[in-house]
Amino acid sequence: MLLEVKGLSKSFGGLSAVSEVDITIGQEELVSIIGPNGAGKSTLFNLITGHIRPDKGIITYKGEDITGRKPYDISRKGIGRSFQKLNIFPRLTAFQNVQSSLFSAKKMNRNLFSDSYQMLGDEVEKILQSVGLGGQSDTLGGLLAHGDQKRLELGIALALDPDLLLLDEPTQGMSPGETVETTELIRDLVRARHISLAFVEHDMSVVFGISDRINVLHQGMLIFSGKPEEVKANEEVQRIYLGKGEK
Ligand SMILES: Nc1ncnc2c1ncn2[C@@H]1O[C@H](COP(=O)(O)OP(=O)(O)OP(=O)(O)O)[C@@H](O)[C@H]1O
Repeated sequence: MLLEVKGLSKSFGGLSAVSEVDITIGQEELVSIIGPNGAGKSTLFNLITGHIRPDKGIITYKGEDITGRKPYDISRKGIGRSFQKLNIFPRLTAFQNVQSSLFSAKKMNRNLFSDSYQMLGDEVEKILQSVGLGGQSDTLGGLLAHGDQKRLELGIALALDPDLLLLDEPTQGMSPGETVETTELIRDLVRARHISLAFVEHDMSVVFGISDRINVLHQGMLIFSGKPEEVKANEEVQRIYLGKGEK
């Protein structure tokens, strides 16, 4: 297993946001996390990436216990992520956004280099191309269209060369057409790089379209984990989440 989460729990005050969750992600597996608003999906990601410390439980990555490690330490170990809220530098160009991420991945400091502007240029351009932003190098992050900003975020995460990518609502706010395009882009990128993906998503066409396995969270608990067809056939999931029967 690439990632193994066991008995993970986190409460905020009296609220149990994530409760005794067990999740595994295998090599080159595409796994989705679904569940109603407030189910604990983002908290689960924040626990895995070290942005929140768990109250209980163990997170093992490549056989190493990473529970309670700091976010930069975890990202250096190969877990990259994007956030629900956009996390780009709006006043830097698309090129500079990806370049900064590459500098950070390679532990380089741009101030040390007088000609830093073009440093790693080929690598940056390759990443921008791969996320469909080949022609947008010089556009300021803040001026890109929303869908392009989400794709830039993907590029920033890929610059860290992760083995496991966590994406929180990668198609949020996109039109149906853009959603299909971005979903296929993500699937192709993950397959081509032979990496693993875990993503939180509300759009069921995306979830059923690219997941090898779907994990269903409800009130902080993992209530089901299975292949798309198994999730579709599960009555409890249907009732709680997919909107069939009682609410
Ligand atoms: N920092 C925090 N302090 C207090 N409560 C929090 C905090 N973060 C999350 N919560 C609460 O924990 C619960 C789980 O939240 P979380 O954001 O993980 O859910 P989610 O499944 O990602 O929801 P959504 O689909 O709306 O993004 C919610 O009730 C939320 O209000």
